[in-house]
Amino acid sequence: MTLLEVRGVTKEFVTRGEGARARKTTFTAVDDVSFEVELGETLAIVGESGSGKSTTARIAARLLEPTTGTVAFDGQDVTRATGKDLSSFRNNVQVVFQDPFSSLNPRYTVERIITAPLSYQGITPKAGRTAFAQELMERVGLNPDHCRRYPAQFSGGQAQRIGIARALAVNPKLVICDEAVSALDVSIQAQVLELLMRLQRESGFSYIFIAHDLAVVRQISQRVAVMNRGRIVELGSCDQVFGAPEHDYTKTLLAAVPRINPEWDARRRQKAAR
Ligand SMILES: Nc1ncnc2c1ncn2[C@@H]1O[C@H](COP(=O)(O)OP(=O)(O)OP(=O)(O)O)[C@@H](O)[C@H]1O
Repeated sequence: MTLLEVRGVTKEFVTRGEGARARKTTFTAVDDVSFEVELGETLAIVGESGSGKSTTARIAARLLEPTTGTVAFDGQDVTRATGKDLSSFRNNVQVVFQDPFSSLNPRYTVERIITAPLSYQGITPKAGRTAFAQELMERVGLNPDHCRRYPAQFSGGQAQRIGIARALAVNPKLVICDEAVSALDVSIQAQVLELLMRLQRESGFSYIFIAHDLAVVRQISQRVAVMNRGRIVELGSCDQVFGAPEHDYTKTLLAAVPRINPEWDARRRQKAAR
């Protein structure tokens, strides 16, 4: 079943150079991008810096409106949704960002951070906020007794788990991970990836997973879209795209990553599936 459908999306940014007489210029960051995300799958978006991955993700999450094109969720066009339709969409689509600390309010306790999405909706959890936050903390592998602590009292990997718990609070159908593990040490990265995969097995939601580390992408996703200069140049199963890339840009991208060793990668995937 198709959960998210992005059709012909283009995003233009108007920028102005320095000085009073500077001319406005239009820059196309995302150019006629189309893709679908099926329920329960992970679609990765890869590409070099500036290729338009984050802009695409922000449009998919309706944090940004496209210049042209449409975004549909569960069969409903949400491109220009407002009010209740937009807030219901925002419950269903959550985003986990790269830098956990900058996306967590340093002045709030973890309990408040995790339950904030519910507060915005005016929902009070039946068991109470503390029990709700503690349950989510346990689910993401954090000590529930630490729910009155502040973000600065956690490590980077733990802080990213808090970001994930906050995303899960509203029971989303799609979680967009925008370089969500990129800032973490390799061993912590592996643990957070395991967590993301376990949560998906338990809850059956979908991911859009943006990353520049192709080994990570191969481990977590079933399909991958390759972006270059705002366009999707190749989209297919990971086996197809990584095993027999068709586009020259994908070949260049893969050639730049000596870390993808097929045997090592197969072992990692087997381990992850256990
Ligand atoms: N608000 C904005 N105004 C002007 N230009 C923007 C804006 N947001 C993004 N861009 C430009 O759009 C292009 C695509 O940016 P985007 O962040 O989507 O790329 P990305 O592939 O996610 O890159 P990275 O991997 O570095 O995050 C870049 O050239 C960026 O400078």
